[in-house]
Amino acid sequence: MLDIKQIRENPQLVQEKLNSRNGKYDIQPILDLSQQQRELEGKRSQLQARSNEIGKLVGQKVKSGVVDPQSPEIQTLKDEGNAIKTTLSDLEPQEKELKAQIHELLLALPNLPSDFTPLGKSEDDNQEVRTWGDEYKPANPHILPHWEIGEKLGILNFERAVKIAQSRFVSLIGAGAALERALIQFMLSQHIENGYIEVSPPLLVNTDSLTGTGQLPKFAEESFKCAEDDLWLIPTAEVPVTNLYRGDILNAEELPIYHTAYTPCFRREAGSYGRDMRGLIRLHQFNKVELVKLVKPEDSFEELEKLLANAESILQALKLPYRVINLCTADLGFSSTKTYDLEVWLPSSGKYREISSCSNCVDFQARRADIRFKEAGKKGTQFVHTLNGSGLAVGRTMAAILENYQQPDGTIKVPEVLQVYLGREVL
Ligand SMILES: Nc1ncnc2c1ncn2[C@@H]1O[C@H](COP(=O)(O)OP(=O)(O)OP(=O)(O)O)[C@@H](O)[C@H]1O
Ligand SMILES: N[C@@H](CO)C(=O)O
Repeated sequence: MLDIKQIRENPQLVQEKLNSRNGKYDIQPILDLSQQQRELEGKRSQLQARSNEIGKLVGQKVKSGVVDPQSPEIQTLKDEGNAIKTTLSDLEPQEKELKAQIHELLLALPNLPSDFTPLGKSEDDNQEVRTWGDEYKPANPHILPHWEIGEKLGILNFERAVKIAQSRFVSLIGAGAALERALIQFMLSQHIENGYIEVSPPLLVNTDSLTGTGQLPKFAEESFKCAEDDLWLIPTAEVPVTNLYRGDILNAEELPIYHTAYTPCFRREAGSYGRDMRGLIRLHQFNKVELVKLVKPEDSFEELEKLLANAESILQALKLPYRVINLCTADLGFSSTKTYDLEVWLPSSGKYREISSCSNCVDFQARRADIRFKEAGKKGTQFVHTLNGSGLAVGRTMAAILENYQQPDGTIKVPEVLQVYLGREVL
């Protein structure tokens, strides 16, 4: 959530930054309501001051014995005092309502892009930062798409998954299931070695949690909701893991907090009609190993670079060619101020495909979820900065392995670092 103070003090800058995003956002209604709220606040404090004055006056006059308590002068003052009290109690709900309206409008505004985020009008303006591993791109020009080779090997089954659920689901069989388990184990182990603490969070979360990280209220149609309960299936572990700290005031010494979590993720993919209908790229249920950080404000951009490096290290260990993209303002996710995407090489289509998104949300989620920290000797509290990244999406990593490690005889070589987890060298 944006800071109302920042909107009031720098409306032009805030509006310009919002205009650089994809979508139309107008801060004028917030400014108008905020002005009304301030006027109301001013009126209320004037009335309160007058009410206090009357109380004092009546007390003094009666106490000094100068005026009869039943006198018309005292009665007039009392009447004025009572009228003020009635007005004040009428103003209170009005002010509450205004605050609630402002809060609701603020919840619908995305984060402001950082000064390090390239300006752009569409994803075409995203900036390639670097590529890695060209030497590992397979030379074989006849590589089958991962879904074809996976079905041929009997390790991916889409048809049966459609029968038991619907399209955009998969069942992994035998070595397919084992490969996925090995990948999850490998990714978690790497991240734990790099200082992240593992979490196994609830996969169903309440509305407050999704609001805290920014998926609600704007993107309700993208998540699956349980009909009878205030519970939603998580679209990413970022939601429950960040919300572990919702409403907390942490000690500065507790920061930075690094978490990693493997979870299934559930997405309705409402806006993706007809896209990526085959394979593991765009499913309603997919596994992901997530990285989440809570850090001090002054460290968050440096922490983003480190988080990105942690996600990259998985691709490097697996020897999967990839590139790093700095997302432009138009392609930035709702809660993020700066995002790097990692895109892995998929040889069957001769393209890089997104496999990880690493974002700095600065204080945007912390303000929504009310996550603060306190420094010893300093007055008050500050919002933490939150970051998250995929380290990595497991299904898309499997797709990349099934293609980049495909051998001319139709078998799949197991990446060296996974062999110990899988207990075999070939699938
Ligand atoms: N429906 C899905 N099925 C499989 N993997 C997914 C799906 N959606 C996202 N992912 C993976 O999870 C990562 C984090 O999700 P994120 O919200 O950044 O994806 P996204 O930007 O919606 O992806 P895309 O642009 O491909 O739709 C992505 O980088 C991707 O690797
Ligand atoms: N939580 C982030 C990174 O995985 C996302 O879903 O995009």
